[in-house]
Amino acid sequence: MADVDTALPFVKGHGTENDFVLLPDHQARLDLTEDFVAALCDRRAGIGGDGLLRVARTDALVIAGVLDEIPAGVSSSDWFMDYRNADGSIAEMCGNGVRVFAHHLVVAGLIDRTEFVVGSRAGGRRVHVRSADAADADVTVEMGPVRIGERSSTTLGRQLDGVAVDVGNPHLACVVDDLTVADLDRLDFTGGAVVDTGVFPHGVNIEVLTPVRDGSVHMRVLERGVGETRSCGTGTVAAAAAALLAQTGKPQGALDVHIPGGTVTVTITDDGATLRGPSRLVAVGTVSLPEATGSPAENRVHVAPSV
Ligand SMILES: N[C@@H](CCC[C@H](N)C(=O)O)C(=O)O
Repeated sequence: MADVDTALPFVKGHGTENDFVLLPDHQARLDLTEDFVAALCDRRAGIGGDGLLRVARTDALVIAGVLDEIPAGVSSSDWFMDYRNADGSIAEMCGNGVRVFAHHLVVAGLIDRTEFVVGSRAGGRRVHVRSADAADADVTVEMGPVRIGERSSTTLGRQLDGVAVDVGNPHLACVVDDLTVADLDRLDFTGGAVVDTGVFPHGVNIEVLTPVRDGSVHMRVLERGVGETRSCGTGTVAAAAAALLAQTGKPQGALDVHIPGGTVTVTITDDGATLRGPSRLVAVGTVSLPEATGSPAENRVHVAPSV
């Protein structure tokens, strides 16, 4: 494990205001304990973020024992997005994170192409960085298969029925008939949600959304391991699949998904889904955490705008 007494470089970025601490740790020397990640993601005592993206080589993560094996579609030399939620838990995939991750790779000169594979625990994800400067990028991600599961329900602001959707990570997407955008805004997420742990033994991300109107839906999300966030990329894909299924009987088509942090475009075919949306890099800096587990009261964070 690296000596975390020394200052660690970091980058802060977001995709439709789903925000991340990017930690370049190319040789996977850091021990990302749950406490350490939670301290960095703490919005008052740390840098703050909905999640953390370790930037590492796939083969280094295998050698370090972080990955037991290389996921399908990933090569040992690919850059791997080692994703952690704000509470320190591991998740398989992050659709907004992968756009920010790809943007960082290009801006930092870690890759000299605009189309490449990013590794994730859900498998390799091909990205196309359509445009990028130091601050902003427009990125399309091939999100892989979208698997519709069984119907289930939850209590989130009210009793809701939805459908399980696997996008590499688990979702319960609840399309609510007649829900207006104003109704959606008024839903109270502060009480959290009860879900069927028989259907979702590893927890679940929950999306609440309007039916399709004018080629788009409006959505809010309660993320596993985080709480309510202003966007969730895998959640927008799950939501689009559920909305298209409700509208046409098939989970295929294209939709704009409006979330509190912006808008993304989801396209789903028999071959899988694509997600197109923005990335913004907002700051670079260094952070010192005196102990491996992190000690929020003693954090030293030095940041500067990235542009
Ligand atoms: N915000 C992400 C999803 C992050 C992981 C999720 N909270 C989980 O635990 O599955 C996205 O943009 O997809």
